[in-house]
Amino acid sequence: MPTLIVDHVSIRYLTGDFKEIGIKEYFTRKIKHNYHVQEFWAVHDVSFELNDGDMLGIIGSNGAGKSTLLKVITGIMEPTGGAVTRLGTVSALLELASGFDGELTVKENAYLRGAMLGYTRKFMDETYEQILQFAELQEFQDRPFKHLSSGMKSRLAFSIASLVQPDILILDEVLSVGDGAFRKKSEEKMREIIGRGATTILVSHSLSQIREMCNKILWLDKGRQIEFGSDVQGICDRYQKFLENR
Ligand SMILES: Nc1ncnc2c1ncn2[C@@H]1O[C@H](COP(=O)(O)OP(=O)(O)OP(=O)(O)O)[C@@H](O)[C@H]1O
Repeated sequence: MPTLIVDHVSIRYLTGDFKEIGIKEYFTRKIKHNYHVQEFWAVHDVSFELNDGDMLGIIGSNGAGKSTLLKVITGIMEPTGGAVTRLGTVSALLELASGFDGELTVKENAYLRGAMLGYTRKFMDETYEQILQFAELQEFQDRPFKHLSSGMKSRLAFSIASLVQPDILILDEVLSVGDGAFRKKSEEKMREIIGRGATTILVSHSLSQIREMCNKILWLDKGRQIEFGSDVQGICDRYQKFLENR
């Protein structure tokens, strides 16, 4: 069954004068023909479909549009064109510290993030110990979030995102942050999630990780879809060649 349908999605960013100039300045500049807005298409016409149990790897050079596409898939941003259909709950781990409050404790942040993902207090009461244990942060639960190292923050974020049992789990470069042992553990966790029938999307610059874990690949370059399909090794080989010839 499909869990995610990305249908001819395009995403435009507007840059330039339109931000924070105030209405008076806007009209003054408009009258003087001095009002400049540039548009930039970060993603052009991307289409693909994922089913239960799929693990998609998104690859592409810096600025290819990977994170932008994830924001639209997650629902943080609306696409400028096309549509995204999500058939299930989505849990995303995009920017590491986003959604956390540095002044609150680890425990308070776990509950806050759970609430943001739409889970009840009862569900969080039942899941919290597991989250803490998986993140190996038992001794830190009453410490402010800002006192954690970046690896610890990423462990907490991954634990919450993965243990709340989403239908679609979205991870942006998170596995590269933890240390070797945690990376291994989180890869195992992701396999377990996929085994349960969830759909996972992973953005990574580590081709070996993508080759090993994913059954589908989307290759983006300058916002365009170069390839999408289940020939994981073939697409990775062609992408590697593309990187070598640049
Ligand atoms: N808020 C924004 N306003 C304007 N342009 C943006 C904004 N965010 C991203 N961009 C531009 O959109 C393009 C795609 O950015 P994005 O972060 O999606 O790429 P990426 O593939 O995730 O890159 P990386 O691998 O470097 O993380 C880039 O050219 C970037 O400069």
